[in-house]
Formats: sequence, structure tokens, C-alpha cells
Amino acid sequence: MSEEASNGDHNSAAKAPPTPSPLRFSKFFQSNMRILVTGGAGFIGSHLVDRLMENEKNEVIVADNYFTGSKDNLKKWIGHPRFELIRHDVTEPLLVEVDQIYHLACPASPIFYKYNPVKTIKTNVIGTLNMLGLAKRVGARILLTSTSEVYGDPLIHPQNESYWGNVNPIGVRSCYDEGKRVAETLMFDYHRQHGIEIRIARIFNTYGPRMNIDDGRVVSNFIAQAIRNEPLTVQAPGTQTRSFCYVSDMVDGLIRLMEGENTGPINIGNPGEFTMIELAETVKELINPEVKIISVENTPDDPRQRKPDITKAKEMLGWEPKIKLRDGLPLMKEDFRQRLGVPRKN
Ligand SMILES: O=C(O)[C@H]1O[C@H](OP(=O)(O)OP(=O)(O)OC[C@H]2O[C@@H](n3ccc(=O)[nH]c3=O)[C@H](O)[C@@H]2O)[C@H](O)[C@@H](O)[C@@H]1O
Repeated sequence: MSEEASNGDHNSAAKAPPTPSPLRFSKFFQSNMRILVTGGAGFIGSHLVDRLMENEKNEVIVADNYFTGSKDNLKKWIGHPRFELIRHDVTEPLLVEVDQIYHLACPASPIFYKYNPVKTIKTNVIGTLNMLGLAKRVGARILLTSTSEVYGDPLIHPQNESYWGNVNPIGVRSCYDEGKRVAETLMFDYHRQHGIEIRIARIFNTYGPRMNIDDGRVVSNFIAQAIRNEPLTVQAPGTQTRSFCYVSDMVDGLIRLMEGENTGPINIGNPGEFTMIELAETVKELINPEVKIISVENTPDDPRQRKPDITKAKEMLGWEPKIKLRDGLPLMKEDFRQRLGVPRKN
């Protein structure tokens, strides 16, 4: 049905030209909520953008420098009237009129964040300062994606939000984990000093389609290795544990946190805990039973165990993950197979 017909104004051509009603145009040109997503071209960011764009009331602006993100992750939105993509590095100030800021920008894979550690800490510290400055200026609510890495190599298990962590301040991972700790401090200082509305999510290991194939993280490594029929590289000792959250659950948690009343920090992760040997065996079973599993050298300061206590997320956000590891891993197979250019076997 056309716009005119839906207005029921069939005789309008004979009268004075109708003044466009703001209501009619609002459907196309105005949104109820303008949202900035920094790092929106990345793995979690692009899934978040997909979910935000599903709501017709949202207009989404992505700022990304494409260091680890890719336009490919957003290709279905490019050209959409409610979507805008800006090449921007958050270490430089940004001025846009927005109501909410999801601040995700920062390389999250150890290989990438250790590649240029000075840049990583600048991204966390100066980048977060810039986004807080923007939030202050335009009165936006801001959500920081912090990390389970703020707990370091944890001395309590599972980790709840009141644990202050066990982080090496001068280690090779410090650019990331200390960077995120300072980012959290900045968030609370702006909140206390300037009344900024803040939300802090502590994200635990997340997996799903669109992870960078060669970013070195364990799930993407194992899936890519299984599809290429290369040995799965378990870093010694292999008894270290992680808890893996499927990306759709993660995005759901982030949106609930942003829309809720609690500042956080709140752990968002899946409490199912696996050793890296168990993960390798599960990938072998589900993706390629022919593949070998080998032990390789580890990197310094690798946390020995990690598992979120999600009591707070359950109580404050009514959130808990729905997708089990065994159900989530096969959902990555097709995406990785296509990007690796490996033909289907059957
Ligand atoms: O994936 C994530 O969400 C997290 O990834 C990293 O944290 P990390 O837990 O060290 O992630 P991985 O690099 O995936 O390593 C997980 C475990 O797998 C092991 N690993 C990694 C790669 C590999 O090929 N084989 C392997 O056994 C590592 O030794 C480590 O014990 C980042 O530091 C976090 O900020 C980020 O949230």
C-alpha cells in the first residue's frame, strides 16, 4: 500500500499541496535512538550491530579503524538509511550526536594486542577518555566492554565482580588487562565526577561466526585447523581452563546491561568450564574426527583457570547464556569453511 493510500487522503491533489507531516517523515528520517558502536566492524561489534539494526527505532553509527575489524562483517548494512560507517581511530576525538555509546574498540586477541602494545594501551586509555568526553558532551549513556582479563591469573574461582584480580602490571599482556582496568577506573571517575551514565561489562571468552580466522584465539584456531585438516595445537599444559560464550548470548547480555539500571561491572560469560584438551577433543569430535591433537609451547602469563560467576547478571539483568559449547561450535563450521575456501566434503 502506498503512503498516500495509507493516509486516506484521495482528494489532496485538488487542494493546496499538503505540508509533509513530521510523523510521516519520521518513519524514514528520524530514529528514537541514535547509537554509536566503536569497534562495530569487529567480531562481537558486528553481531551487536546486527541486533541493534533489527530494531527499526535505532539508527546505528559504527566507528572502526579496521585494525582487526572488517567492512565485510557489516556489508549487509552498508547503504541502509539507518546505518553509517566511519573510518575512525578512537585515540582521536570524535564528535557525533548520539544517545548511547557501546565502546568496544580494542584488539582482543593476544596476538593482535601484543603486536603493538603501546597502541593497545593508548586505545584503552585515550580511546576510553575520548568516548567518555563525547558521552559527557552529548549526554549519552556509555557501555564499556571490559574483560575477564582484569582478574589476571585469578586466585579465586569462579570469579565474581568483587574480586580485584591478580594481574602482572609489567607483563606482555598488561597493555590489554591493565589498559582495561584503567578504562574501568575512568568510567567510574567520569560517573562520580560528572554524573555520566555508565555500564561496564566484563566479557569472558566469546566465540562464533566472523571470528578472525588467524587471530590466534583458541576456538578460531581449532576450528580453522580442523577444517584445514591440520593438527589442533593445544598449548601446554592443556589443563588450563576457559569458559566459552556464544556470540548471540553475549550480545543479548550487552543490550540488557545497556538498557538496565545497573552500572556494573557485571560478568557476561558462559560458566561452562573446559580444559583446552577437552575443547580440542570436542572440536575433533564435532568438526573433523580425523584430525590430530598436538601439544605446543605456551605464552607467558597465560591464566590457568577462568570461569565467570554470573549470579549478578542473572539477578540484575535476568540474563543467562542459552547456547552450550557443543551446540555453538558447529555453527561456526560453514562460515569458516567458506572464508577458508575449503569445499564441503559431502
Ligand atoms: O577470546 C576471548 O574472548 C579472550 O581472548 C583472550 O584471552 P585468552 O583467554 O588468553 O584467549 P585465547 O588466546 O583464546 O587462549 C585461551 C587458552 O587457549 C590456549 N590456546 C590458544 C591458542 C591455541 O592454538 N591453543 C591453545 O591451547 C591458550 O594457551 C589459553 O590457555 C583475550 O585476552 C581476552 O581479552 C578475550 O576476551
